[in-house]
Amino acid sequence: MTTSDPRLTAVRVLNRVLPGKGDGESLREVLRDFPLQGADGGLMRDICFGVCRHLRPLNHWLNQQLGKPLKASAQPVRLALLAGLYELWFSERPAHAIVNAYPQLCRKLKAPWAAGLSNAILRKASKLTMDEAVADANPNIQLSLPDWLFKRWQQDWPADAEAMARANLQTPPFTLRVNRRQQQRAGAIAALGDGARPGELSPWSVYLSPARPVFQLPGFEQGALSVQDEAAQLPGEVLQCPPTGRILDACAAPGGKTGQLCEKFPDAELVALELEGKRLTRIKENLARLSAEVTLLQGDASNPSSWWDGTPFDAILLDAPCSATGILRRQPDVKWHRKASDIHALVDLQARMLDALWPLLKPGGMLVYATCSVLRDENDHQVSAFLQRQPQARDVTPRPEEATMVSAGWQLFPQHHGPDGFYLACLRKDT
Ligand SMILES: C[S@@+](CC[C@H](N)C(=O)[O-])C[C@H]1O[C@@H](n2cnc3c(N)ncnc32)[C@H](O)[C@@H]1O
Repeated sequence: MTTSDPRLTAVRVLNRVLPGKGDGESLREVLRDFPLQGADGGLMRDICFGVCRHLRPLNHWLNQQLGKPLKASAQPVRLALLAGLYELWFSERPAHAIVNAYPQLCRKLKAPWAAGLSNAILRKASKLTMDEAVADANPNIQLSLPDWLFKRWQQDWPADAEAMARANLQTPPFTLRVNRRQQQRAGAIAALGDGARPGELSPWSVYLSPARPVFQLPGFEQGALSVQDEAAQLPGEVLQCPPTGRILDACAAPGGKTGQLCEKFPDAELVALELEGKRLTRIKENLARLSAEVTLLQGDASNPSSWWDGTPFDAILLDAPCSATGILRRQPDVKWHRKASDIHALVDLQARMLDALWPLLKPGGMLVYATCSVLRDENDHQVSAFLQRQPQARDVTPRPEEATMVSAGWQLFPQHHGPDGFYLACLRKDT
């Protein structure tokens, strides 16, 4: 049943993303089923992202208040209480309006028994800040991270782990890519007006604050602008290929980087590969706006014999499936869906993809390996091991002076400069 009540919708979304039992669905995917527009849509999405982002401290304080745990069947009530806490502690909406809204929401959830509970808990919370509420909790709780992940960050980046965790509690910037086929960046910034500024790392990036709905962006429908984080623009920017060369985008959906490659190499032959048929459709939808021509293939990048026609590539972009630990501020539900045991399987898949795709690259060609991860096993450790296995491969990654030194490639962090946490390495094949 659909509703236009933003708080009720938020609870319905969260109940699929954070169910009491079993695996949750992706927040991004579930939101597609609830296309609430305008201010109501904004409130609903703010609650969904906010609860996922701050889940651990919200849960911690709520559990302390509940005399006995809520039954599993009362998960929607729990989510409503978490939503109320999030609104009180993080939104600028008046506290009395928030406190009054949730007993009514409990009734709409067919849980009138929870109206008094909601009133009591939110009234108490309205007299605190979240920092006060969880002042004596351990750092993993305060920073809203699973124990295993914060431990890994501390092992990988002892000096940066806490700053990285804090950065992931922030709302991410809204970043655009200017279509160089249609306009210069300065012109796009002028057309966007107040709140638009250039990024420092990608020459076609523009930060826009506050964010705007895409249909309000000048030229969006005609493909003049695309939404893409600045770090995610870098693999396409550093990839080198002769103008009429053959390029493989090996893990292409939803097609953000495919579109960028079309803009950068309009005369090249571009092949976009994706494992999942449903996600291949997303690439088609996204490329239609850019009027881009690309050969789309469904197949497994780690098994080229099932889809490769035998013609080698001048350049390969491998934007590998990864833990997504660099983009938790954009996809905060990933913190709760990802498990420590997933990482080993991802590292193994990435290594198999690198080994399988390398023979498809012409001598002198370039393979760019990229992830939106901040875990070293997926990134510089992965590439260093590959360089050991492949004596014909050279690390030719450009690194700005201020880049963090790693054993291979270039690691970006969400707490630096504005872009997401990201990794890339440019690998040249000896002639
Ligand atoms: C990080 S995303 C790619 C994002 C994309 N490059 C962009 O910029 O929009 C990784 C993609 O790899 C796909 N994938 C996962 N395993 C794959 C495989 N074995 N072969 C090809 N694609 C795969 C996933 O379905 C996902 O769409």
